[in-house]
Amino acid sequence: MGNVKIKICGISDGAAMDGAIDAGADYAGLVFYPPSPRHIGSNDAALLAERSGPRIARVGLFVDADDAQIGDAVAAGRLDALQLHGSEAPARAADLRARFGLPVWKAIAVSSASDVKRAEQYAGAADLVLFDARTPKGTLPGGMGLSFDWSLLRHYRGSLPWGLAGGITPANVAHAIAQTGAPLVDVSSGVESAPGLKDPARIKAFVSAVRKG
Ligand SMILES: O=C(O)c1ccccc1N[C@@H]1O[C@H](COP(=O)(O)O)[C@@H](O)[C@H]1O
Repeated sequence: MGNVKIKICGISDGAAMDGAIDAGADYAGLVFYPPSPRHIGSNDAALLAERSGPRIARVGLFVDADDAQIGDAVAAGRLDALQLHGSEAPARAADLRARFGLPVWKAIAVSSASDVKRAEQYAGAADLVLFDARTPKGTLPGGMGLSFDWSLLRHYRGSLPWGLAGGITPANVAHAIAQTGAPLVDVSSGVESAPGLKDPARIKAFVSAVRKG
């Protein structure tokens, strides 16, 4: 599994950013969603962009955000990709990709086989689909440490590049990859010691579990 890409999401301070870079993760996720315990504003995004530079790609995470919010984050965080984790339709994804000239990752909330099939609607609009667990109404749309039935992705072959998220941890990531063949894995709460507090040791354990598998 040496070539599986790794995203550590919800990076909100320098130690977490250093941990993700030092561990060898490919992507750092910056959450621009105020209800999240991992939310950051433009100032912190700029500091994290300055600190990380070209050493890791930065993915900005949004939930049904407007153009101004996204534009501010793109400029401050010098983002390399946009992750849309709300109810954004294919047309919105395509519009944002054209407006900002950045790859768009669309999160797909999964609780059934039909949810997995729905990802195809984003062909031609998004650059990657990220399968994440559907979360209970009234809770965060992600970042809840919840997983879905990974067998729904067994032998998955869609037209877009894809990734797996939701409830992944250092202990289960090798199994998740073995069961789904995921070419990219994305983790937030699974590498934290408390909500929003990334643990560099858990980040390192997660990356080595992917790399050595
Ligand atoms: O991380 C968050 O706080 C968050 C908030 C709102 C939407 C998405 C969020 N994170 C994304 O959700 C997945 C799964 O999280 P977890 O690993 O189960 O905690 C995460 O990889 C982010 O892409």
